[in-house]
Amino acid sequence: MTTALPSDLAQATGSDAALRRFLHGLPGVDQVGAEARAAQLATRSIKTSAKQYALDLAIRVIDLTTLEGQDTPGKVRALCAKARRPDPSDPSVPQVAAVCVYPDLVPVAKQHLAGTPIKVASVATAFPSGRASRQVKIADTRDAVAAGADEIDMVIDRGAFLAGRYLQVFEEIRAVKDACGDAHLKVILETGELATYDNVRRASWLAMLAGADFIKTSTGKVQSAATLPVTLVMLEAVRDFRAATGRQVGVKPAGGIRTAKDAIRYLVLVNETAGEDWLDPAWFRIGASSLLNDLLMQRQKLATGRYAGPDYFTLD
Ligand SMILES: O=C[C@H](O)COP(=O)(O)O
Repeated sequence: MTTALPSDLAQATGSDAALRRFLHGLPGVDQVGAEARAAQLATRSIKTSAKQYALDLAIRVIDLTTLEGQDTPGKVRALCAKARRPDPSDPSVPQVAAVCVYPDLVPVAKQHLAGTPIKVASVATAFPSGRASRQVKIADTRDAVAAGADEIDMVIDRGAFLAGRYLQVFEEIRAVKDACGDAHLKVILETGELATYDNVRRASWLAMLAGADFIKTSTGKVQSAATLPVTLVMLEAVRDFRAATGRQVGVKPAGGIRTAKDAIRYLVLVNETAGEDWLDPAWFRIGASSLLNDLLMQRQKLATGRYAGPDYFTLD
């Protein structure tokens, strides 16, 4: 799909009406086609030689996440230890991309990841609902950045988006991006609440036009989280956005991804949709709280021919 960007981007994003014209002018998503394509790619089998690479890549792109009300500094410390050394018995296992926590736990993660390339990501902007004043969302973002977050995962205001108040969503993302300073901004669309693939495409473009470094599917707190067809639509959007603007934006499916088989399906989807430029932690992440152990088990099975069993690894 080629999307012609309006020649005067500032004008095209300057009002609700202009944004609506642009976003509703995007080609509609062929729902049946997107679902069939995602299902077809999900059946691709990976040969043994490529499987080790795929498992290691899946580990390298994980945002190892804990986002529970009952999170404690001890749990985050343990998660950081796991991020640094996923399998203490096997130093060849790569480290994950990032550890993702609530803002108040950023200092703990920062301290326990010091000296490593592992990023500290923090949700912000009244995650997961996004229901707060803009002032509060900006303060939330600034707090997390001041505490040392390298990456901010913000949620969009789905109520405003679904009511067609596109400019409000656009300006809010812009303001949060400003508050991020040097931290990278991931914009969570919460696709399970957007109702249609067309809305997923529109929200993806809106977030990218507003300055998102990454677009992310879900908070993990809403029933329908990451799916292959939704991620396909988002991967098409980043591919087309780069073709139109020259700027590359990353993609992060998150929520409900728990098995190595699923993770590899996402990697195949990335390769076949956006292309191999995206097969790197700089451009693709998987947000997951309970995926790493299955990747470690499958990796060990590949190396030794037998499973170590889930008790062998520390809890995700
Ligand atoms: O951003 C990441 C998600 O909250 C993780 O969801 P999950 O617990 O279903 O893996």
